[in-house]
Amino acid sequence: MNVAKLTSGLATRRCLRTVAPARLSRGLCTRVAASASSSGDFDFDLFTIGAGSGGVRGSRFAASYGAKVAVCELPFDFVSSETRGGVGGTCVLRGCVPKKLMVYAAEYADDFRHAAGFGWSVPSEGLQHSWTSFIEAKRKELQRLNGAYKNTLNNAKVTLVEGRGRVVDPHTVEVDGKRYRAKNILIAVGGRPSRLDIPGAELCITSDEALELPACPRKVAVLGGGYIAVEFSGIFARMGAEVHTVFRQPLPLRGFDEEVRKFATDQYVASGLHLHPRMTPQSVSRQLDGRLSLTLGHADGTTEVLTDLDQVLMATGRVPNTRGLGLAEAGVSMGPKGQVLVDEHCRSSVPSIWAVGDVIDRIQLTPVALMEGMAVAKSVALGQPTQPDYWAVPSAVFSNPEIATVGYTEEAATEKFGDVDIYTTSFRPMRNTVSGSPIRTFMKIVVDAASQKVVGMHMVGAEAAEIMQGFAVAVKVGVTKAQLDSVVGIHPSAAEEFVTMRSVTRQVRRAAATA
Ligand SMILES: Cc1cc2nc3c(=O)[nH]c(=O)nc-3n(C[C@H](O)[C@H](O)[C@H](O)COP(=O)(O)OP(=O)(O)OC[C@H]3O[C@@H](n4cnc5c(N)ncnc54)[C@H](O)[C@@H]3O)c2cc1C
Repeated sequence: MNVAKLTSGLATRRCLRTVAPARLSRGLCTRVAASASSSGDFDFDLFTIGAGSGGVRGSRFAASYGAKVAVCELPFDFVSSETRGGVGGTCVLRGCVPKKLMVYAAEYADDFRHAAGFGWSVPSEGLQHSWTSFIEAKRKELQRLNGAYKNTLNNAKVTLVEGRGRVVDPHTVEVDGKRYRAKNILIAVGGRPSRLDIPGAELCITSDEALELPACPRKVAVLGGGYIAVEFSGIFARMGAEVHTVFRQPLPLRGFDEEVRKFATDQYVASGLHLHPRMTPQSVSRQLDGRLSLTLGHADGTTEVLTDLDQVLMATGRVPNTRGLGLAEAGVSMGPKGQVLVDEHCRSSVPSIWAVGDVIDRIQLTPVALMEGMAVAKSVALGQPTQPDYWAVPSAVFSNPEIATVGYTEEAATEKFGDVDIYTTSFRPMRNTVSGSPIRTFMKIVVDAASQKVVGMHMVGAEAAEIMQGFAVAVKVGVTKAQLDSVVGIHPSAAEEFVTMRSVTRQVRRAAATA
């Protein structure tokens, strides 16, 4: 969009077309009135608290649209748990990026092991891995990214204020004692790991520390059944650790397609994980030799103790970083978890305060935070009220094997559409036939029977994330099963199975489901 050509009149008309008068009176078209200049009462058109995925995206695009923008962020520190901030945020410094680097490190271990099937032999002195040089290389890359993100803000002419921000009133942010007046405030403070409230919780690590361990644990318990838990389980197992994954549900990955959960669970077991379903962590204690023991409880009242653990990783969820932020005092409605409640435009109950990313607790993924940040930038700086579009958000779990998904699960599709056609296939990938790896691949297509549109696609297997990104485009634009079938496959690949599944595996019909 050519911002120079965007007259305030045009912006006003756009707002009037899409927003009810009551909302306008709350000042939704702030850009029209305010963002051309921050003169008058305001230092900035937009002040963002938190320079993670959503905050950086919202700030730099608002600035590129002509708004005067500042963002505050805590200093970057690998170690101290109180000040682990850093421009780039969780994804870049304590989430997606360092985690994926660890997944890569772990994959080499598998590759070396499986190369024998293809004729490779391991040198007689054996394979060695230097955990410290890997952690050092990872740190260097994170420092580089932290610098790159700062440059991005700088190039976009966004003022970076280092320090902890706090909302004083609907138009004032205080950072380490200094106050800034802003027409709009964007809350993009993300979340942090939550810990179970059990005796010995302080002996456990979270994902933050798991990314920075001085050595790879030889035996580790991972508490939780979410994607972060299964990802770290896979990393440590492939690096040679004995891994015990403990979760309360019968299967891990609640919210994923049931068939995918079952299939993935079988592969996790085949890959060597020790799974402890339906178990509740009760306590952690330190043994005389310094290692840890973990007591688990069954629903029937019996207990089980895992001993000699080097680490216990709590991957038991995340909570929004809103403690002490002054939001409730400023009149912002908050949810029970401490999340900021926002409308369809990511606007809070206080018209000048917006919120994006993990702090609103919708879909906790980086690309979603980016989309929300972009929407707020447009709403605030262009006067174009913009809603993030949550349909067909693809996602991946970088476990062993990978999982990727887009659209509805079979269960959700059945509930929404009533009648659905399911196509599935499962096979041993070509590489594993020779390598000897027992890991299998599973692929699934969910089709709305009435429209024949593909409304969900799921995969468990190598490169699932890379494969699913392309198919997500098709699902998003409403591809039909016949259109998918008309595509010629790339051979030999696993991905081609998505365009060659011709026979329906089962037809789920509303009547049968409700009978
Ligand atoms: C281990 C792990 C793995 C993940 N893997 C993936 C993945 O593979 N793919 C994916 O899409 N997502 C992944 N995520 C999720 C992803 O990291 C988040 O969804 C994303 O970072 C959210 O962005 P955000 O802008 O909401 O918050 P964040 O990126 O968390 O940024 C918030 C920023 O605000 C700062 N801040 C907090 N309070 C204040 C304050 N008072 N003043 C100033 N600054 C403050 C913080 O220091 C932080 O830098 C992962 C998360 C974790 C923990």
